[in-house]
Amino acid sequence: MSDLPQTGLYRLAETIAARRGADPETSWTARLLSRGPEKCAEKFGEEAIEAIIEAVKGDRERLISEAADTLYHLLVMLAARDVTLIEVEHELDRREGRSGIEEKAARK
Ligand SMILES: N=c1c2ncn([C@@H]3O[C@H](COP(=O)(O)OP(=O)(O)OP(=O)(O)O)[C@@H](O)[C@H]3O)c2ncn1[C@@H]1O[C@H](COP(=O)(O)O)[C@@H](O)[C@H]1O
Repeated sequence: MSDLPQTGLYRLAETIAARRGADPETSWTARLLSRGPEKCAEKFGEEAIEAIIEAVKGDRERLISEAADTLYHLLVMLAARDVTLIEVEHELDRREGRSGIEEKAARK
């Protein structure tokens, strides 16, 4: 049992990590990873655009489905560059409590 938080997103990230080197004939994740980080990034971009389209249209069910595709492909893209979900979460933790308005003002 891993000591990572046991949310669905972490379980998915662990499944994706475990698919490295799996058979691309039987695993979609292995197939994507075998095609390299650029392909994974391209696929993430496509899925994000599909989610954007559903958000603009306002179809809730389609948006939920495309958001799930987008999150999956985001995790694959991160795995392709050896970035873990916990590292992204640490970055979010670092930002916690600091408003985006305040952060933007500090950049000027
Ligand atoms: N969450 C997902 C997930 N979301 C989407 N996809 C796949 O992502 C693929 C891309 O979808 P597209 O709409 O782009 O389909 P496409 O056939 O490529 O379309 P075109 O680009 O050809 O138009 C589809 O084949 C989906 O099945 C996913 N494949 C896997 N997972 C998770 O990953 C786990 C491991 O999967 P495998 O690596 O396949 O064992 C699974 O148990 C799931 O939990």
